[in-house]
Amino acid sequence: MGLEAKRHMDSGALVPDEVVVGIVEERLAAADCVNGFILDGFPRTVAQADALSVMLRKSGKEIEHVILFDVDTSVLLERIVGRRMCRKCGRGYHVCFDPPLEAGKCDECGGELYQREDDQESTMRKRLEVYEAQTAPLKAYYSTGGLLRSVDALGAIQDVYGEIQKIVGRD
Ligand SMILES: Nc1ncnc2c1ncn2[C@@H]1O[C@H](COP(=O)(O)OP(=O)(O)O)[C@@H](O)[C@H]1O
Ligand SMILES: [Zn+2]
Repeated sequence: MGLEAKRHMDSGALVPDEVVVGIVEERLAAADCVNGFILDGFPRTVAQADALSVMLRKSGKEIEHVILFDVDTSVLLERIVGRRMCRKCGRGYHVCFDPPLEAGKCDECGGELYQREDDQESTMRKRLEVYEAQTAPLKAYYSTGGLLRSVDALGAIQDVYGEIQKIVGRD
């Protein structure tokens, strides 16, 4: 990933639309997307949503579901601020909800666990502001087409998973 993109991410800002759109477009052209795909964290701005719609039209595909994971800000902060990642294999942990067997060390590979720059509390608050200003408008954008579905994401992982299965019809 480009250093420029990392700079935006570390500060809690969004990476410029044209950079993200280019990455997504290239990825969706891969063979494993022929029968469908899930996008997580994209689109995040109205401009990205418009670009996605153009991409899909070109390839004769369409969006089936848009899922909003609904969580209180306080729970969101708790989940993000406690998140840790393994430097070696990338596995994610949470200091309270999914701790490693030995503090600071990955169960899978023994790698060192670290906190992402943008998971620090101050940066997280900036990400929430960016979400309200730039991403929240997508709720109206996708409600209009009747695509938006909301999942109560305060529950346990298994419950949230069950809700998603109901929506995508794979339960
Ligand atoms: N669609 C996007 N548009 C612009 N920037 C993005 C997009 N998706 C991710 N990013 C950048 O990556 C950062 C981390 O992504 P995020 O999805 O919040 O990570 P995670 O899902 O692991 O919490 C964002 O704060 C932003 O800088
Ligand atoms: Zn690891």
